[in-house]
Amino acid sequence: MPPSTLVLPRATSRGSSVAGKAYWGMVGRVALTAATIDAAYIVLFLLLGSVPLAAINLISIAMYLSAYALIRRRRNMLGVTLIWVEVVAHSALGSLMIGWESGFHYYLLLFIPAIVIANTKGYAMPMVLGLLVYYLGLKSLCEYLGPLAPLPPRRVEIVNAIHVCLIFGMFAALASFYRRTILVAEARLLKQATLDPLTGLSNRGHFQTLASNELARCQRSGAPVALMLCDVDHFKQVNDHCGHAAGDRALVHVAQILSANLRECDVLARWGGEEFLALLPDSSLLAAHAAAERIRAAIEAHPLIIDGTPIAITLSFGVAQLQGGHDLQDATARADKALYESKRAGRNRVSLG
Ligand SMILES: Nc1nc2c(ncn2[C@@H]2O[C@H](COP(=O)(O)OP(=O)(O)OP(=O)(O)O)[C@@H](O)[C@H]2O)c(=O)[nH]1
Repeated sequence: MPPSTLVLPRATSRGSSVAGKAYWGMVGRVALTAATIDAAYIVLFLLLGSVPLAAINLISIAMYLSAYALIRRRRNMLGVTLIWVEVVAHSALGSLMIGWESGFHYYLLLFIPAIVIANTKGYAMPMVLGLLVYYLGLKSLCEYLGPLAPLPPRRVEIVNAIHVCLIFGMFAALASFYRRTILVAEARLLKQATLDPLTGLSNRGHFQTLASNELARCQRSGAPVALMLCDVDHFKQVNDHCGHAAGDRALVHVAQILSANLRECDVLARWGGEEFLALLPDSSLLAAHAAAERIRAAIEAHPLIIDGTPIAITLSFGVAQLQGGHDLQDATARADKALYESKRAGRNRVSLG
């Protein structure tokens, strides 16, 4: 039997620093897989004529099933400790009984990535060194004592070959788990760094990156570019009369209508509290004005429904054309001035800057 199908990173009661819930789900599956492989190993060792090793696998199954039950009950620390004890003890017993050549010691190598990645309290290096000392000590002891329950060399070769195959599979599974964990974390970080958590639109920083790319493209092709800045009218009243949660829903509502009415190539962002900014590539001032009018009418036509009551929401717009040099800052300032003009003139309108 393999002492374990995987050696596990960081055992804390709160969860792994690497994965959390998914991690403990994976640990539980590892314990079950290891118990299943141990069951197969009982049959193998009986066929190879090693009753003591078959008996050891029975104990291993009990340990893995107990570890699984503990993890299910969220006693993660205890469960994972049981798995580690099983791996260490099983690799030692297997090596001592049928010899170092059986390859039971390969499973100890799985501890190396697990220890280094978990790096519990910064003790990774001493732990790896401790493992090395244990590994070499076990090798010397096996060579000194010789196999305690020897098998014919051909059968030892079979056991070794099975262990090699399993170790390949386990390292691949371990690497794949860490890879997936890193990719998920990377995607989450990227989302946090680029998107506004409430509306899911780009944040300011991300807008500037996307807008620069679009501007560079339009500059090369000589296509016109326009900016559209809009702001929810009397938004403070929505918060004051309907509550902050309703205010949040209103912002999401506006973001959805803006997204639905802009093109795929337009760059839209939540610019500030209740302010949204869109860069419209390949758009003249006239076209941008028409788009803003369309969105203004769509917002007006779709009031937000809170507890069955329609809440009228309107937007004021400032639209500006980017000039030859495509100075985003200058165009934003002009759009802002135009927006102010819309507010001053009574709101729910579009002004050009
Ligand atoms: N619910 C909610 N409110 C926000 C958020 N961000 C900003 N606000 C609120 O938006 C309101 C903006 O108010 P004002 O700047 O006075 O603007 P206004 O009431 O829309 O008035 P005008 O712009 O002049 O039409 C403030 O009360 C902010 O607290 C948010 O994420 N959620």
